[in-house]
Amino acid sequence: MARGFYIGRFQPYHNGHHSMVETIADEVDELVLGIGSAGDSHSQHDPFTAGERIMMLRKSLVDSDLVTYAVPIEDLERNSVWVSHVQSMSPTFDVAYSNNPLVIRLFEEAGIEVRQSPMFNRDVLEGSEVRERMVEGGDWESLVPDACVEVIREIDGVERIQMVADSDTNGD
Ligand SMILES: Nc1ncnc2c1ncn2[C@@H]1O[C@H](COP(=O)(O)OP(=O)(O)OP(=O)(O)O)[C@@H](O)[C@H]1O
Ligand SMILES: NC(=O)c1ccc[n+]([C@@H]2O[C@H](COP(=O)(O)O)[C@@H](O)[C@H]2O)c1
Repeated sequence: MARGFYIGRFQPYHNGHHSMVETIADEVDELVLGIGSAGDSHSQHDPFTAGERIMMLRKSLVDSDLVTYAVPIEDLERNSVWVSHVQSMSPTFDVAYSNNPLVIRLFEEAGIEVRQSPMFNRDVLEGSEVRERMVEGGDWESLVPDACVEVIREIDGVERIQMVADSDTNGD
């Protein structure tokens, strides 16, 4: 039995993440989904709460055979202890999945195997592109799983990101 760990901010969970999970499902029996920057929400860069992102993931993966666990992971000031922090919050795992260079480096320095995946249709399957389309009233729905569209509608997510984008100094 192999268990993987895949961390992302999932702001929001989009079809690139979904394709990555489908690829990972061929390699492990169970997958921990780390909801990164869990304390961040209500900004243009990080509009959705950890709980909302858990709903997006759970509902998008409801038909998958993969056993998944969503675990919120808050950011820390110190990168040097971040892997220990992750391990303290997560079920144990055998392999980490990421395409983020810092995340890869931190796991490898801690002696944890990291696997990368191909980038799927990255010209549009990128969180910042989805958020930009939400702010500008473009077609964001085609970039995320249908179940995720429903969650974002249920929480009035587009109205929220448009509102915070107006007052957000961080932006994207
Ligand atoms: N289109 C994609 N194909 C494969 N992996 C992806 C894709 N988009 C993101 N990832 C990977 O998923 C992980 C989590 O990514 P993240 O949640 O930051 O999404 P993002 O699309 O890169 O978001 P943002 O634009 O908000 O920074 C990272 O390892 C990232 O490289
Ligand atoms: N020191 C830290 O808190 C630390 C270090 C590395 C990654 N992270 C987090 O892990 C997540 C990585 O996800 P992305 O690949 O989506 O950027 C982000 O939420 C990032 O903030 C946090």
